[in-house]
Amino acid sequence: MILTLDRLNCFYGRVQVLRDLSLTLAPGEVLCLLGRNGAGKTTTLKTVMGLIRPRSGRVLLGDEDLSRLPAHEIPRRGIAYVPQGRRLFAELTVEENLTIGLMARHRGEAARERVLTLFPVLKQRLHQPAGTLSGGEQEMLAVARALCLEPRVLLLDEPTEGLMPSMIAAILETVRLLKREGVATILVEQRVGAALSVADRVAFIENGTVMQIAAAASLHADRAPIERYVGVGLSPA
Ligand SMILES: Nc1ncnc2c1ncn2[C@@H]1O[C@H](COP(=O)(O)OP(=O)(O)OP(=O)(O)O)[C@@H](O)[C@H]1O
Repeated sequence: MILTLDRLNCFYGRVQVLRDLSLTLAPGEVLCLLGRNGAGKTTTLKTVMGLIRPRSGRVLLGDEDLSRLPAHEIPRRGIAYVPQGRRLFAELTVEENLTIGLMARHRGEAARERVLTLFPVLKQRLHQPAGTLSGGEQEMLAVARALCLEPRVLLLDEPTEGLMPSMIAAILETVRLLKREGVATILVEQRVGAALSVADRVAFIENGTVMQIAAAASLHADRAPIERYVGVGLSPA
């Protein structure tokens, strides 16, 4: 396993948000986290990144325990995180945002060129402030900045939120391409259809616990876990 979350218990103050949450991620695997609002999906990603300290439990990258490392060491180990809402530097240009991504792990020009090949739209906009990009372009830039780390593991928190269908398709295609290169991804996604189109496995989270893990392929035929843990009324696309 490239990443192992082992019985994580996390709290915000006195409120417990993750309860014995365990997950594994294989190299090149796409694991999607599905669950209702507030289930603990974002908290799970933040815990992997060291932004929230588990009260008990461990996060292992291969055999190495990450739970004791300072947060800034975690991207250096090859785990990249694209938070919900993208968190770009709006005043800085596309190029400057990418440079910040490169600095996090001392990657050079070659990494930047590779990333720009994946996202040609950014190449045409290198000198444009990030805040003036369209929503889809901003998401591309956020993913591109994360990929400057040349990560082994990528954590994406609702990357398709608010995007038009063509941009959603482009983001999902990037996840598939990275998978072919061996990058393992944990994807938090509200769009069930999008999740099933890229995921190998789906973990259903409720109340901070993994309730069920299913092969994505099996969920096309048996939607009961989706109805149970995600509910109806969410976007099927
Ligand atoms: N900084 C915080 N302080 C206190 N409680 C928090 C904090 N951040 C999140 N929570 C609570 O922890 C629970 C889990 O939140 P989390 O963001 O992990 O859920 P989520 O599954 O990602 O939800 P969503 O789909 O709405 O993003 C929620 O009840 C939320 O209100």
